[in-house]
Amino acid sequence: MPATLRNIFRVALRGEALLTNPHFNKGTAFSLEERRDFCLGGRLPSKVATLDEQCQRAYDQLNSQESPLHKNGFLQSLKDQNRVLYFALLSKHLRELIPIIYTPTEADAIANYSHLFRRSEGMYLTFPNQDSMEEDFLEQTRGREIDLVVCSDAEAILGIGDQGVGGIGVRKPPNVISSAKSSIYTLLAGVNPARSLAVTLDVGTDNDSLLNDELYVGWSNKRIRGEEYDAFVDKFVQLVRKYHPHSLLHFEDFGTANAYRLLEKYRNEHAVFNDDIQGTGAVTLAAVMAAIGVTKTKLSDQRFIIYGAGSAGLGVARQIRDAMVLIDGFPVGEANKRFWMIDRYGVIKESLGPSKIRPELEEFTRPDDEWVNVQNSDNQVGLLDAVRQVKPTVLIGCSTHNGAFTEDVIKEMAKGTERPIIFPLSNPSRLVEVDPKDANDWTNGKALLATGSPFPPCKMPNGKNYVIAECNNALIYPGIGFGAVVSKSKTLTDSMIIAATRRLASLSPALKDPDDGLLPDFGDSPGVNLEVAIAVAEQAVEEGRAGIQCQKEDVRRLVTDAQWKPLYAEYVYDANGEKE
Ligand SMILES: NC(=O)c1ccc[n+]([C@@H]2O[C@H](COP(=O)([O-])OP(=O)(O)OC[C@H]3O[C@@H](n4cnc5c(N)ncnc54)[C@H](O)[C@@H]3O)[C@@H](O)[C@H]2O)c1
Ligand SMILES: O=C(O)C[C@H](O)C(=O)O
Ligand SMILES: [Mg+2]
Repeated sequence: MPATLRNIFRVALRGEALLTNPHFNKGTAFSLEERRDFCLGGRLPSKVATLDEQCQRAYDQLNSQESPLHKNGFLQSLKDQNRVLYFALLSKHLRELIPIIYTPTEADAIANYSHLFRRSEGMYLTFPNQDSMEEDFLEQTRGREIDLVVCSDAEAILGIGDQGVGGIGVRKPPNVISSAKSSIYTLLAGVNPARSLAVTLDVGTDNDSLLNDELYVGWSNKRIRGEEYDAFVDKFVQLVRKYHPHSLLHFEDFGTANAYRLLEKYRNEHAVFNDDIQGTGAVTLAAVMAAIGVTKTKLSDQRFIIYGAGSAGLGVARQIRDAMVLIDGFPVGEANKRFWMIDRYGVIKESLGPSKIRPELEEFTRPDDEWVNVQNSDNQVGLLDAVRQVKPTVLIGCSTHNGAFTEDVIKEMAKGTERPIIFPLSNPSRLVEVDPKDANDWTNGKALLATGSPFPPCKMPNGKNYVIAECNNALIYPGIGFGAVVSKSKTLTDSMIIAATRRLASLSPALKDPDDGLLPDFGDSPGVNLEVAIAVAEQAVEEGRAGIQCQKEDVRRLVTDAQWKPLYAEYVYDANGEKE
């Protein structure tokens, strides 16, 4: 695909084939020479437009769309026509358009935009077709160098659950979550879109409304689990390793149990990354570090209640715990005791037993004798009782339970700590545990807040605006992935992720002004992710994981030079040139 630094590009497509290939199409921006050499003469109106003019026209058209969902559909169609224009437009209006192509609108696109399937994007690997998996994989990737593979089995899409291949015939194609995450890699970190691959692993769905819909475009079958599932995923992972050994393999929105197992299984043999576990852990740790900078306390001084002990909740707990050990020199056992995890059965405590406590949660399981005075008849301890007893300094929501942080909960928390740190992280916006405006009002502006989806600023009692930091893994995962890709890192280590987190935390606006947002604004996210990528690649070089030969001092230039930018290259016809 055309890239900034390769101004001249040899292309083997002509005429209609060129105009209908989104990687090469420039529409009205083809120069007169190109129109002549590529048989485009009669196919375009006469004026040669600049990319800026095309952006302006596309932006005007976008604004005539009435709702975020319609805008999302318009942008998808632009992406299908002209990738450079799509990314150029997004880059120009980043703050405004990220929520349209990504959280929160993307969730609504998956859930609501049924029956409008138009065009597929990326790769679908379906369980019953596994015998031809290698052939299917090579069909789309032969001759291509792939840096990044984003895959999902769509069992736990954001907070909206099992979406099969991604909602019924969604207008945004069913690869929606992997392709949205891939687009963010390009937009915010500079991954070349022609070198990334979005994959849906279709192992069926347990969502009855999908199974009962005859227009469902995925494999209409109950989800495959157990050994058959593992063998299918393994077949795919081994193909990635065989044909693209230096790629980063990103797992998105897998069900919790699979998410943890797969990460542990593959993390020592390939550069794999689970965004919901590691990306969320990293961005949340950065936000916590910024918040304790405001309260002038240490990580190990905090008491954490984490509400929702799935992929994200446990990822957050582990990441913060590891930082406590690394930064404050706290023993692991002591650090674990700073966490109270809550899930559907209340506080995770010993007597819940193995049927309700997944093995990964064991290290954070609380003793029963803590709760003798508070548990209810079901042997469960709810959030309000837990807050009353624990007096948490930090409350994090990853539960998908909208409204769980009630006024009572928030006010109770504010009794026990001067500046409650409250992060309702569930996405999309409609699932947030508390509207940050309410949390701000109920604590008289004392709460330090961050959310997973974008929210407008709140009014502080002094009349100032308080910016609600968007604690979404997109502030860090594109940089983590790109750093691993540029350094050709063989694996992605915990220390590389900590390096990313520290770099992000160092960019917090609250470091300069404690009343400012805890994390950088998403409008600044390309610069932020560049810094993150540099930190990750530097760490990879330093600890000998990098597959490239370079000095740490050279990393900044290498990463910057490797960034793909949405600009048109000049085309020269060559029958042996690029076709895809
Ligand atoms: N801000 C971010 O960057 C970010 C990143 C990842 C996930 N998330 C959000 O966090 C939420 C969880 O995602 P996940 O990937 O961990 O999903 P998950 O399915 O792995 O975990 C959700 C957990 O919440 C529990 N839960 C559900 N209802 C509950 C209730 N009423 N009370 C207590 N616990 C309850 C479930 O049992 C499960 O353990 C989603 O809304 C997702 O969008 C946000
Ligand atoms: O997709 C997002 O916005 C963040 C996260 O990966 C999620 O699952 O909610
Ligand atoms: Mg996710």
